[in-house]
Amino acid sequence: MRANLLESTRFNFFMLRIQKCLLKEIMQIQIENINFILDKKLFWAKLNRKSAHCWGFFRNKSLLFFYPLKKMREVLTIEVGQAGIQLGNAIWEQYCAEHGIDNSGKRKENVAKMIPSKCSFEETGSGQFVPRNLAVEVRVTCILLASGQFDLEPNVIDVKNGPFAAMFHPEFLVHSKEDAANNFARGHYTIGKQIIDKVNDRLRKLVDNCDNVMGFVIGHSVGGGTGSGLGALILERLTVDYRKKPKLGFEIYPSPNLSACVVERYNSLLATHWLLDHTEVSLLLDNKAIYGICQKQLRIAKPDVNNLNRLISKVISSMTASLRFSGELNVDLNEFQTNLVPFPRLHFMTTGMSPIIPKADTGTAPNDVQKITDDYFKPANWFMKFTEFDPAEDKYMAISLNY
Ligand SMILES: Nc1nc2c(ncn2[C@@H]2O[C@H](COP(=O)(O)OP(=O)(O)OP(=O)(O)O)[C@@H](O)[C@H]2O)c(=O)[nH]1
Repeated sequence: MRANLLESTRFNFFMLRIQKCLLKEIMQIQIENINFILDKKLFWAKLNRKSAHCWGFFRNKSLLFFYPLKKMREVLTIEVGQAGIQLGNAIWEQYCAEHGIDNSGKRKENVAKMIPSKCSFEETGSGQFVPRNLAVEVRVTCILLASGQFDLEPNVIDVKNGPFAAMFHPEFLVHSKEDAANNFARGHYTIGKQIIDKVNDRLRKLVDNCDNVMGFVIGHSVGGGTGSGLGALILERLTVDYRKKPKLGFEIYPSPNLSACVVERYNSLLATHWLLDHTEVSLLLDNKAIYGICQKQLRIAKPDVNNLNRLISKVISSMTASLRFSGELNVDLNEFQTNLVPFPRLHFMTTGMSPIIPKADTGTAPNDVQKITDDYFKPANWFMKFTEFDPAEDKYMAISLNY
């Protein structure tokens, strides 16, 4: 007997009372893609859908055992605007290196042990791994890399000529003909409104290709018109269409070192207002702080966006590592919210990384766990600058350390 218990029920706990007549054979019950084999002597069982925990009694009063056969939870990545797409490129480059996938999406030889995760990649019949990614950009040339990327300007979306071009499905690189001209309102109400249906359609296709979507990771800048305006619009639609799926946002905040555009701070303010309601967890990435890390710690005299994106991609990769690799420790997207967010609107996180050392020093720098942990708590290693932060006096509300 196979019962599909779908999301229709509103209860976290529900009782399965199994009649004697149904217990002739071993039963397989599928709950959100977790299969439980129940012994035929089972008397009753109680299942917690949230933690996929199950307990109960056999008729001889021994405790029920269960084991999950399959647990596939996919994470979809969405990149919006030029910054989002460039960041996406860095992320997929990082993921490919970690999973042993080459530029064309094929598994590299001699790295057989690194099994590409179906959480982030979809395996096609020909053995190619296609990122579960959508890129949206208004300028076409920006669409260089990611699946699930959106931008509005045609010249930015050049994913088709980028090094990872063969890996992405062109259908999931969405663009329009003109850009948002660094204007939130234009990205949100004018250009955004024109392509949002297309974006929704592609998103629906991405979701349909998954067994069970765990949530969304969205990368965008809040300074540009597309990243802020269209990004907010997409987040709003995700909230409406996929209400229970968590959305993890990586929001790039503008820095005067990288951009002299005066309206970026207004765009950021407007976008942040949308983020209050439409992301479950937002990781704030301050370009100025990351720029400082590159200069002071990596000794790069004039860092460019690639240096910044590479650092950010490592943070994102470490947050999704436990989803992409099997192991004892499993943190799903919901857990970031459960453990770190005390109140729904209070979900803006600071992130950081350690050790951050120049390539030349990798052999000589100490890298024991204590040192790495201590370094992490130094504000110099954070991707956000707090002008009056005092490490001794100020308090943290919640901390999550991923090693
Ligand atoms: N970290 C990082 N920041 C970037 C990158 N590209 C642009 N930015 C920053 O993002 C802001 C500009 O946003 P963009 O993403 O270029 O603009 P957009 O979202 O495409 O919007 P429009 O150009 O108005 O259509 C500026 O503050 C840039 O400094 C990048 O690759 N990495």
